[in-house]
Amino acid sequence: MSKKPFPNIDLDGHDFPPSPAPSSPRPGRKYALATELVYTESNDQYNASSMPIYQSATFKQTSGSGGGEYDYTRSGNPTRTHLERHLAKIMSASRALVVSSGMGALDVVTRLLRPGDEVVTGDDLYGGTNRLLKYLATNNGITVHHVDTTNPESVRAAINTKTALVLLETPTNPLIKIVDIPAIATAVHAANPGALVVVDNTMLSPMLMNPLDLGADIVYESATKYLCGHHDVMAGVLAVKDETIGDKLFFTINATGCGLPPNECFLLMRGIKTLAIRMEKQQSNAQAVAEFLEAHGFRVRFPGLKSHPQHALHWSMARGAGAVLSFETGNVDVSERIVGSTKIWGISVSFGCVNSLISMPCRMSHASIDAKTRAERHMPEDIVRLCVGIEDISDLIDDLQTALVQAGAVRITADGFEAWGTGQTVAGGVQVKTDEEPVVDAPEVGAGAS
Ligand SMILES: Cc1ncc(COP(=O)(O)O)c(C=O)c1O
Ligand SMILES: N[C@@H](CCSC[C@H](N)C(=O)O)C(=O)O
Repeated sequence: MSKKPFPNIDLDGHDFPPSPAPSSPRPGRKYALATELVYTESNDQYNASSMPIYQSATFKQTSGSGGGEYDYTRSGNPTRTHLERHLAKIMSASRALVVSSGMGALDVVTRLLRPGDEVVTGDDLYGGTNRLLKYLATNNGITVHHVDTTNPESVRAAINTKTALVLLETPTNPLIKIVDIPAIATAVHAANPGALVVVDNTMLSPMLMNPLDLGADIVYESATKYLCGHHDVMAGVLAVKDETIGDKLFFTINATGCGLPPNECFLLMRGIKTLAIRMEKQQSNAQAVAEFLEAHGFRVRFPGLKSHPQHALHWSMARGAGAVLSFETGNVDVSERIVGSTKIWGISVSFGCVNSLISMPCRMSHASIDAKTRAERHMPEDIVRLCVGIEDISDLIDDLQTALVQAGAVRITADGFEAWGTGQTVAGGVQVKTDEEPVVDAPEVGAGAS
């Protein structure tokens, strides 16, 4: 039997480096997530409290036949392994892997597909996800079925022997629809045991939901959002319970070279330590903003509101509502004026940042979905998305209220102000009265705001 060269290095690229569940203050005891997020042991040679950045492309070996734990950063790097082990712990996974972006993570997942395979996914999806799936359908012989994933029966009806992946987002981006992961996972696995249920958990993060515990086979997310939290890193995370799937995902990462570089790993690790406290503040701010808008007559989509049609389903899976909400004005021009009038709310794509952001998904994050498809999928063109940060809540509401008034999105009443279309709900949003001129000069704000 020939002796394997480089015995500690997996030349086939399957199981190196491993990322089993890592450090815990007392192994075997389950701590609250807020504790696990900040607790890490690095086994660093100098006992550094923060895992150092191993900014090295190569690692010297002890002999010509290898002997080192690492050889080349594309294949593995101590800073990356440390982060992956930490993520495996907080994502309830046996293995986690980090790559260069959220789309990079989805790309790694879709490399499991072969020509002729089918994907079943939602009809409300992040624009970039839709774009990658469309590319695969156009160029790689993959059939993609977009169905209403809020109805598990629609998903089940689309499953057949060719189904390789079922890709879910919940809450969906940007319509904030909720998808029943356990019901769908059970139905998919019963109909086709070979099909993998993949969940994009970007909107909630491991702080609020662990899709692997709800029946998903693979969870991925854009770590650019909540995990990082400061909009200074692009990163993607993948996590699995089944190590065979983990090996396949790692193979692609090593083979294609999309593993997250050490500097980014360091920044992401630092961001993760404050996830609990950021998320807590962002959620309470989001709840207050959602209630403010709803109280003034806007149609608001947010799972923290009792009026959300799938409120109970969301809370059966998640530990919080998140901090992304959307609302409609009934008029694209009015929505554009609101977006253009805010000062604290930055006009920007993305979410999960400590800063509050405002955007028009149809013009920005979801512009890559063509207008005809957006219309077929009932995406209101006037929809405004708010991604709530950690600022003072009175300042956030005051800035939004000023923008609503300046944009002419509300009319002044004896008691304060209300959306023009209060009570006049039509398909796709709130009807704005067109027979009255919108208010364009901003009256003094503050009085009457709730
Ligand atoms: C739900 C969702 N998934 C995935 C992505 C892709 O992540 P990234 O921008 O890090 O590639 C995004 C946003 O970009 C997103 O909103
Ligand atoms: N120009 C980018 C748009 C990124 S959108 C980022 C984020 N997912 C969001 O929903 O805001 C692109 O073409 O991908």
